[in-house]
Amino acid sequence: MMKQNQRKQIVLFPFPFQGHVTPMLHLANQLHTKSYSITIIQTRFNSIDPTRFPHFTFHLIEDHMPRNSRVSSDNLVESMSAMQLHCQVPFRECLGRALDDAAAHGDRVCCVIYDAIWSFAGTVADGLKVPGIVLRTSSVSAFVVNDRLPILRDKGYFRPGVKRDELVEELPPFKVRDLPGEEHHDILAAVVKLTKASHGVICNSFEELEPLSISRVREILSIPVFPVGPLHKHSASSTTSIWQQDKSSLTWLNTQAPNSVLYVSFGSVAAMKKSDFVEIAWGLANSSQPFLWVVRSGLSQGLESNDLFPEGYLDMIRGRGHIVKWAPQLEVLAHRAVGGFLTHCGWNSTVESVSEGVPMVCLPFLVDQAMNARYVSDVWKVGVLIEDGIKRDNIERGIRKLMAEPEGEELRKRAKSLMECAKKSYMEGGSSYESLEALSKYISSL
Ligand SMILES: O=c1ccn([C@@H]2O[C@H](COP(=O)(O)OP(=O)(O)O[C@H]3O[C@H](CO)[C@@H](O)[C@H](O)[C@H]3O)[C@@H](O)[C@H]2O)c(=O)[nH]1
Repeated sequence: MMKQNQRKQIVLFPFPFQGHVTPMLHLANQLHTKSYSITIIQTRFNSIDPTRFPHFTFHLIEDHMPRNSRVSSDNLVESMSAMQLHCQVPFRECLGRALDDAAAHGDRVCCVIYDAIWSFAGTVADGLKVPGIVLRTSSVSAFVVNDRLPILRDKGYFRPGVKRDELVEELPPFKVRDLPGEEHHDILAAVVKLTKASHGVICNSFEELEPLSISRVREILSIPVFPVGPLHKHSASSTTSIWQQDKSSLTWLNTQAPNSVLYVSFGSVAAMKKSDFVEIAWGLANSSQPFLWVVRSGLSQGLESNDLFPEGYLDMIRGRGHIVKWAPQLEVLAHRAVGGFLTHCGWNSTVESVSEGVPMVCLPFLVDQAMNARYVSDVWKVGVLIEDGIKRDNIERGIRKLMAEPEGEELRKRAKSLMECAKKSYMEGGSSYESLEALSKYISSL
């Protein structure tokens, strides 16, 4: 029962990877506009500077990650396991204190919203008698696949010798090659278990983007499902970037012709062999297309960018290629000079590109990325998927298809129409707008 003047609070617990922190903070901003006070529990590792969000209360918990460490696909599973191990007790203590504090001020904590990766979060929330809601930062379609992984395993889809180009009959349009690798199955099973046991799931997607998967998930789960994406579009918000964004990206884009530049980024986790990096570098150079490329530290074998480029490469591309360590991606994708995005298809990058009507060349690396890429190329048809290996000729061909040939025009048109569809969903009366309203009411009723 709500008392007069009692403030309604929500505690949020992001997983400390960029692709997970970003949607959680955008969601927090949204819920703040619905009159909830917001408390964020964050790990010391990859923590966001609280002064960027003066309207939130922040608590820091210790995670025992080595100082200045960086997570990449080379150490992903180990880093995730270490964080699960080290953060459970500090999270329980911190959440307990936040609940006591709220009670002491006569406030009510309506729920705790946690990332689907925090496998212990549901048990902690149950133990402290506060309802837990999951934020799904990846696609709904990938959740449907994750739920079916045990069945797909039994059917032999992961046995040696299975043709990678074979269609997964139970889950079209996915091919065997799109399914997540077995090294990630335990984590994904824990995600499904946590989600099923929660009081609701919030998805950074919208009804019109994944209609079949969203209705399937509603059949699979007996909890409310709130597709409220694209989350970053509901509000212009303080930056959610963990690392400093190089603004020279924008001044350089200002000097380029409309729709001429290919933006290249592989997100915050994907890592590649140096030989693959070199093939991508030559593919970009040989495409004759202007490009803006994010080469973050550790993108390949822990090396700094200057140690990665072939000799003479940087001089050769000077003027046509601009290289930064981390870009203001949302502003880059919205820039009129950007005509395409060579991407790993992390879900945030995919949704951000869709929201700006930018067609994609897809080069997926791990977990959900190949499934997102399959949707980009085969379902929404707003991109070209490179499936025949990281070789300079394939990269060049993919880029030319997107940026130069008549096929590129078709992709661009469809990307613009998907962008309009996204816009409708988050504008007043649209599906995501309404879903956010429903979420706010639901939280209040818990
Ligand atoms: O120079 C850059 C590059 C990226 N970004 C931002 O960083 C985020 C990256 O997120 P995403 O595209 O999802 O990639 P990852 O960081 O790799 O995301 C992880 O988390 C995602 C959500 O669960 C998964 O879909 C991915 O597979 C997983 O690698 C996006 O919001 C970008 O706007 C920047 O601000 N500057």
